[in-house]
Amino acid sequence: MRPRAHRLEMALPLFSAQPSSLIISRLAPCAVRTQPAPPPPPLPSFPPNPSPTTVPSLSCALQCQHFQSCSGCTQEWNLHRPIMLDEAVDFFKSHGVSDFSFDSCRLWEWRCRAKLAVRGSSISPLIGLYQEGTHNAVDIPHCKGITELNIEPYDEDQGTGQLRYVQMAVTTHNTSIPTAERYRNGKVQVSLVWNSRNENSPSSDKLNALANFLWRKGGPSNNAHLIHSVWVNFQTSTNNIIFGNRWRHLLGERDFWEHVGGIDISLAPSSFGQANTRSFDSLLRKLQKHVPYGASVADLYAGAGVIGLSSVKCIEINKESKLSFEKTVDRLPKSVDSRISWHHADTSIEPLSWLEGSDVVVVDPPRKGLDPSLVDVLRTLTSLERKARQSESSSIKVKGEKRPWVLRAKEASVQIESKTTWEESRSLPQTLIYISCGWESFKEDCRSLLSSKAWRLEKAHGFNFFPGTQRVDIKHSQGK
Ligand SMILES: C[S@@+](CC[C@H](N)C(=O)[O-])C[C@H]1O[C@@H](n2cnc3c(N)ncnc32)[C@H](O)[C@@H]1O
Repeated sequence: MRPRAHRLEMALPLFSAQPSSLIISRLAPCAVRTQPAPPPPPLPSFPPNPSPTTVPSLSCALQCQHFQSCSGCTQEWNLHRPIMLDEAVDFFKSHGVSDFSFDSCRLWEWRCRAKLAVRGSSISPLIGLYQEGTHNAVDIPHCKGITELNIEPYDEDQGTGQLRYVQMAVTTHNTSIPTAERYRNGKVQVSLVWNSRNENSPSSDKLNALANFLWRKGGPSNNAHLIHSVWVNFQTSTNNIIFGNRWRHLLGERDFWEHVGGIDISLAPSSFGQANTRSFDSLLRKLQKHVPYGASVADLYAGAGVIGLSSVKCIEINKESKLSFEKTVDRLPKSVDSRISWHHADTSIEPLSWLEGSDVVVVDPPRKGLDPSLVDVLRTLTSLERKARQSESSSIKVKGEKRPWVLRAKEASVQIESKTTWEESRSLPQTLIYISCGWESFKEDCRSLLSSKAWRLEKAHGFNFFPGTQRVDIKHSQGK
């Protein structure tokens, strides 16, 4: 029998030419400004120029005073047209997709999330990104609180000091002001990564003093109310991992809400969050059009289930995202009638068990791309289907209640039952939607899937998630 090719709808996003292991790379510092900016000029539509070597246009220039010194951005001109765009166009063309589309998205003040290293000394603190290939922080903002309160920045060599990193996440979801003004009036959830085991350490007084300082300067009693909340994460490990396991809410609102893809989503500081809320909203709205009503969806690498909420099973390795998922589900409109579950699990372990019973699989892996075990299963889906048809005892024919995710439901998972009785699907996915933030790893995964002949590429869309950097989001699809 001729093997069937599956659809591969790849919603592939940004890639980074220079990934950084610790800090969000390619930060455009102008994007975290909270000052109102001049209205952006209208964006040209893609493709505005046939060649990347166009005369620089001021209307799409970065216009950032930190460009020379900060490692965040690498592209100063033509932000609407990232340098790698031509390569993406060629790549998809060579794989049969000639109508690749690209969304320029918002070019300035788009960043809603940043993790900055704190180094230097209490007299002269440095807060910023690491220099390319080093652990030397390049200063972006100044923090008076550190000098006034004599807080010691972290010293990586000695393992001493108190403040290691600052994560800032902006919520733009303030319904008391008009939609057009919400982005520039965002409020910041500040997370201080503190070099102690817990709040009982001797340095806790300084931690509280810093939190109170921030709250006094940017909290609700201030004219410029910029700060949504202050959290602390305790981290004493000497490895490269930014966050430890212990989080405490110190000041402000506990819940952090954003509105994307048509729903309110809750995001704890410990959960993965997208840096560009607007572009992510565009991506989700595009993605929703590719998921048929009533389809069973497996959302692998799901985070707090932001994508999977319109679908069914979310699989995520970070258990901290569970609470955010539950809160988001509580806020879903009553009219939303879906069966949704969130599972704390590692996608790389028995990946087939998560795919069984789904019509569509959405993957949104970290920059390193898909786990090899998942790629292997996706490559062999056609033969697995064939075997399943031949064998009554095949694993995809097990009764619903024996399905792996039902059995695993007892392990740290969340189940939301639907009012409608959906027909139990016994299929393996026919459509794969791949959202990528790593261009190089995506190309490798894509080539590997296509060479198996189990998949064909159908569509590809790009989203400018990180203007000023060499990252682009692309969306593809494959069909039978
Ligand atoms: C790029 S984020 C996407 C999150 C989510 N889709 C969103 O947009 O908010 C990748 C997520 O994959 C999770 N992850 C990484 N490795 C994983 C694995 N082996 N199994 C399950 N989840 C994993 C990370 O914790 C992170 O939340």
